[in-house]
Amino acid sequence: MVEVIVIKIGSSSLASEEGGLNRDRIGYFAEELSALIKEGRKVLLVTSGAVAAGFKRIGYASRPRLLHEKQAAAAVGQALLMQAYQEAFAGYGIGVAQILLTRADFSNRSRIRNAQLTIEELLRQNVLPIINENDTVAVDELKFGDNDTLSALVANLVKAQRLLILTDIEGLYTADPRKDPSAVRIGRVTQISEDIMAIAGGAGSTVGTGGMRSKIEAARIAMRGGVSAFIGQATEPGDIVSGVLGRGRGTYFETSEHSLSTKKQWLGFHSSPQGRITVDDGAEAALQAGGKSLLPAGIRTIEGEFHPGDVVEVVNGRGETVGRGVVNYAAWQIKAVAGLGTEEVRKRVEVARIEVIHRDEWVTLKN
Ligand SMILES: Nc1ncnc2c1ncn2[C@@H]1O[C@H](COP(=O)(O)OP(=O)(O)O)[C@@H](O)[C@H]1O
Ligand SMILES: N[C@@H](CCC(=O)OP(=O)(O)O)C(=O)O
Repeated sequence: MVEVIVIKIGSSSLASEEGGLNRDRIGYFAEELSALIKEGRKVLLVTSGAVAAGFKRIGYASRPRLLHEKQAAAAVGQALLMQAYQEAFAGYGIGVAQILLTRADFSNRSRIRNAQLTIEELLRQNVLPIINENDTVAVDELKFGDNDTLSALVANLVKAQRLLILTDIEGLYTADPRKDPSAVRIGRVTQISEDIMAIAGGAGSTVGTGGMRSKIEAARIAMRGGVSAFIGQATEPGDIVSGVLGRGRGTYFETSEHSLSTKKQWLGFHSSPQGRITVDDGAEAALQAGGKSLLPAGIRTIEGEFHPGDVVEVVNGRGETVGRGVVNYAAWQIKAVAGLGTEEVRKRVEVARIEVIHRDEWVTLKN
């Protein structure tokens, strides 16, 4: 089977603090990625750096903060970024293609399917897809902002074997090393617990945006979709190949999950829940272990006005998200039968299916 690898390069790895692209770094990444491609892997590049590349050229003194200024800087910088990649990869005989995506594209099944087909065709033709957020049209509240989440969604979409998130630090540390010199690196993570989330802080440089927190969230999305992730640094020849082979300078996030179908990816990461169902411990365990549907007996409370066919979020008694599913009941019907056994439910409401959420219409999001 051909190995599919998604590599995300952050602004901090491509640009200097004063803005502008670092051509040496682009040259380095081109050399490293070419080596991966020449060894027979399918590679996709998710790159940030448009704003960082463009703001100086446009005449701003520092990285802009206002949305319209960032968008203008990205519009200038994206062209510079692609030009730099095109030139660098041409030296290795590799053609490149630009793909710009927004969060809204992922929520729209036909648009994302088109993107998927385009990517597959580019890979068949041995062209390197270079992906960034479409900053010009992304509205503020829906923006990925950083590209960490985008890279995880892309990795799930193409069912990659590994996602490498490259940044200016050698992975996840017990605290932000820029603030706490005694912090030590964590080599391997198999579960993203609340403790792991708590130690990951914001961006360390003025060009980066997401910081470690958004990278960990991205690793969580990737792992849930069956993609192992790596967060780390690549500066020396061979570093990226080492990262792919499990010997990189960073943190590995290993998963034993199988890849999610496109339908379940949509359900888990792109649907908009219309309500919330709180379940008891027994129902939580049944849903989380997989293979079980949600029955009225395990439901404690509900919030929101939803209808059969809507997506709802399911939480446990501590308010933690367990997952999402498509409901077969209207909110008022669940209210009438929450906590009751199947026989009693049948007497009180008329529903097409007795399961409130069928296991085929469910995705677990909790570790
Ligand atoms: N626990 C942590 N371990 C490692 N880095 C951390 C941690 N918490 C916060 N950081 C910061 O996250 C930064 C990387 O994120 P960011 O600046 O957004 O990079 P990029 O532009 O590559 O996305 C690091 O430089 C570091 O200062
Ligand atoms: N789409 C934006 C990404 C912004 C950004 O800084 O992201 P990152 O460096 O991944 O935290 C750009 O290309 O500038």
